Amino acid sequence: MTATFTSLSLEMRLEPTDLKLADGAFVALVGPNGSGKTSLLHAMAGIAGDATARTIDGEPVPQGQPARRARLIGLMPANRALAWPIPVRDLLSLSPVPVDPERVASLVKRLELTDLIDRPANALSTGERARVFLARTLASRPRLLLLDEPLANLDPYWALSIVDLLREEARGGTMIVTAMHDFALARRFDRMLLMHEGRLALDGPSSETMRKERFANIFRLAPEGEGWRPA
Ligand SMILES: Nc1ncnc2c1ncn2[C@@H]1O[C@H](COP(=O)(O)OP(=O)(O)OP(=O)(O)O)[C@@H](O)[C@H]1O
Repeated sequence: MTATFTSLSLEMRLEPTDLKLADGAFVALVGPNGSGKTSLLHAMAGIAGDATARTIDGEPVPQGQPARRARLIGLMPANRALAWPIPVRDLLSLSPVPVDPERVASLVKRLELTDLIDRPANALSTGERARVFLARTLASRPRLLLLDEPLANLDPYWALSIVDLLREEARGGTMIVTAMHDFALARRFDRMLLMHEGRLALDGPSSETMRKERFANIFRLAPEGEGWRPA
């Protein structure tokens, strides 16, 4: 079982890109600011741009039909702003598909949301809101998770715990693509996609990809000790 995307493109933002994800794919999507990570995620989700094909487990991803789409793809956007005071409890089950209350309860426990459950989601801290949005995206168990910087604004405990949680979800077969900027966290993913100027520049095992000269060149970095410095 796989997800297949053919000729994903977005005018001026994403060159035609083919992508295949295996069952349980655990993928870090990296690249400099403006390189096309969000554009790729949106094109995969079918909310922007074109493609000649988007299929998951052989099923075409529909353009409309929110319930069918929600079973196939869950997108956590980078923008987690909320304009209205919806209680966390209600936000967690806001979905075009029925959400299993046991699944929600287990995510609430795992992401330590119990004390936040009756609070308006727009009045949470940025990191708290990230945990709530992640729980909401995971709640309906989509086959493919497209997560746009879910680890931004998280403290180290939560960033590492959430990578572990995503790894467990991937072991269960969910395909996961996570855009991020933190190299130490990206290294924990099995596969890395590196975007550069609207193109997929590198695609391979994470540690191997990060050792490539092209990786450093694209980020305009030079190795320094255990880390990096601007080149
Ligand atoms: N709504 C939009 N309309 C037109 N161009 C856009 C739009 N959103 C982004 N772009 C442009 O598309 C290119 C890719 O942007 P994208 O948001 O995909 O990059 P990114 O890799 O996710 O960046 P970041 O790391 O800063 O989040 C950039 O040049 C950006 O300026």
